[in-house]
Amino acid sequence: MPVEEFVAGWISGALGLVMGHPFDTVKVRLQTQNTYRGIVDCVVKIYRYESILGFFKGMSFPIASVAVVNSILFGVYSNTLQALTATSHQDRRAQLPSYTHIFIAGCTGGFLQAYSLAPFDLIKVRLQNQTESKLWPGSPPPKYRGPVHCAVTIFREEGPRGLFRGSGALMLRDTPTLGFYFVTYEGLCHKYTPAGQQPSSTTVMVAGGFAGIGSWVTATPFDVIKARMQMGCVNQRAYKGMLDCIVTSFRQEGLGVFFRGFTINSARAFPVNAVTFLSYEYLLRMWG
Ligand SMILES: C[N+](C)(C)CCCC[C@H](N)C(=O)O
Repeated sequence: MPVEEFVAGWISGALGLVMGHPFDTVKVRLQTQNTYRGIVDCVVKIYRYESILGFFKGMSFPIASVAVVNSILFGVYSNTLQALTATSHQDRRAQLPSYTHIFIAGCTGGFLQAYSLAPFDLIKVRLQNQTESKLWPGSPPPKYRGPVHCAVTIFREEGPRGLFRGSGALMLRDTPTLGFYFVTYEGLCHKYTPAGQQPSSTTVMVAGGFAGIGSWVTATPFDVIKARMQMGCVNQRAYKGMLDCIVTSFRQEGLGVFFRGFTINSARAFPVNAVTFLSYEYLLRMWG
C-alpha cells in the first residue's frame, strides 16, 4: 500500500485548509445563525467585533485533523483504485480507469474520511459559532475555551456519542459527493492533457477547482443539515433526528435554508481544491 499518497494527502489538505478556513467560518455562521443579513454583513461583523482572528476561529484543530482526514481520503481513494484496476497513480495518467471505478474509490474514501472527520468537524463548527469577542469589554466568555476544552465539555455534557453528533448527515454529505469530486478531477485532467503527458499545473489547478465546486454544490443541502445537527443542543433546537431537522428547517425557513452557504462554499471551493490537488500532484511527482 503506497504510503506516499497518504503523506501527500496530509500536506495538501493542510495547505488547502488554511486557504479556505475564513470562507468556511462565514459559511458556518450563515448556516446556523440568523443574525446576519448575508455574506457581506457576516464578514463585516466578524471583522468589526472579532478582528481578523475571528475568521480563523476553530482552525487550530482542523489543521492537524482535517489534514489527516484528507490523508485518509486521498490514500484510501488511490489504494482502492489500485485494488480495483491494478494501476498505480502514475499508470492512471496513461490509462484512465473507468469512471465507475473512480466513483467507487471516491465514495470509499469519502465514507471512511467522514467517519474519522466527524468529531473534529463537530468541534470546528462549535468553535466557529462562538461569537463572543475578547475585544469588547463586558463580552461574556465563550462556552468553549478551545478545541480540547470543547471536546471534554461535549464528552461530559453529551456523552461519548455526543462527539459524533451530525455524523450521519456528514457521511451522507461526503460519500457520494467525493465520488463525483474525483470523477470530475480525473475526467477534466484526462480531457485537457495531451496523450502520454502529465497534466500541467494549470490543468491540475483548474480541474481541482472545478471538482471542488461541483462537489460542494451537490453537498450544500446536507452541509446545512449537518451543521444544524451539530449545533442542535447548543441552539436549544435539539432535533430528534435528521428527518426532524430537515422537516423543521423547511417548515420554519423554507426550501432556501438548504442552500445557505452555497455561494461561499463555491467561492471557497475553487482556490482550496486547486491548491490541494496541485500540492498533491507535485508531491507525488517529486517522490515519483
Ligand atoms: C465532500 N465535500 C463537498 C464536503 C468536500 C469536498 C472537497 C474537500 C476539500 N478538502 C475541501 O475542503 O473543499
